[in-house]
Amino acid sequence: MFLKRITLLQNNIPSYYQYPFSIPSIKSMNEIILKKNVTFFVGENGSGKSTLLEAIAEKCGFNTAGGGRNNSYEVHASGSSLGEYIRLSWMPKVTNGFFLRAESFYHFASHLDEVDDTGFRDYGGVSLHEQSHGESFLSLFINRFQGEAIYLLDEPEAALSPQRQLSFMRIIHDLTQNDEAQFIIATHSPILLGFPDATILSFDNGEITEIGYEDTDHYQITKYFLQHRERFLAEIFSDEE
Ligand SMILES: Nc1ncnc2c1ncn2[C@@H]1O[C@H](COP(=O)(O)OP(=O)(O)OP(=O)(O)O)[C@@H](O)[C@H]1O
Repeated sequence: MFLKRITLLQNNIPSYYQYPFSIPSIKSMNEIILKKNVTFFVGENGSGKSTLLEAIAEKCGFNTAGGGRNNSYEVHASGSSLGEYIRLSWMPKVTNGFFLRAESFYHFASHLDEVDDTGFRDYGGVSLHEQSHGESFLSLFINRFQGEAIYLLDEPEAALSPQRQLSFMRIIHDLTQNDEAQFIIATHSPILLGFPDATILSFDNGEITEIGYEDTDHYQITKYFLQHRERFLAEIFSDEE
């Protein structure tokens, strides 16, 4: 493990009425202690997961549009609004790693096409544009992820089939086994969240708190849906309030 603590520098906050401090989970944040090699951020859409992940990426020196330290290209020009208001505490510090944003991965692939002169050595030997969305994600994970590093991933499941999500879990397992890698992953996937011995941080109810796997909405709603699909759908489609 490398990143141990994320602290919000509350004294510097200009206004609690403007983004990103208007987001309840961010407004109430004090410090987050990271205890495991794998930490998940979960919560409803708009609860602040990406905002915090992007701020961490900025403080790590990664391109906030996606990539590592050496991937300099412009897509998401605004940068992180929260980055300058958090402090990261490391033991020891790592500078190697990657920030994956599913939504801007296309631009990252284009950037690589422009700058790569290694025959896409770190990406499976083929331009990411010539691989399917899911294949290119997995190529990145298999080939580019190595050594001591921190990986910040925003909804990596977006392109992955359930089977590939399991393959991805195997990669996380292998990379974290010798304490060489740390992952912070914002996800809605009930499969990924089942990764053993991970911390799950919920951004719901206006605060960031640890939550058990079986207590997440993702687990409970998926389980209920799979077990009672017809009744569940009948309830949702019914006209009655
Ligand atoms: N650049 C911005 N300016 C103003 N508000 C923003 C900006 N980016 C995000 N927001 C708002 O901040 C809130 C948190 O957004 P964020 O993307 O962090 O949520 P999230 O938990 O990652 O959601 P999702 O699960 O949908 O990805 C949302 O209400 C969003 O509309």
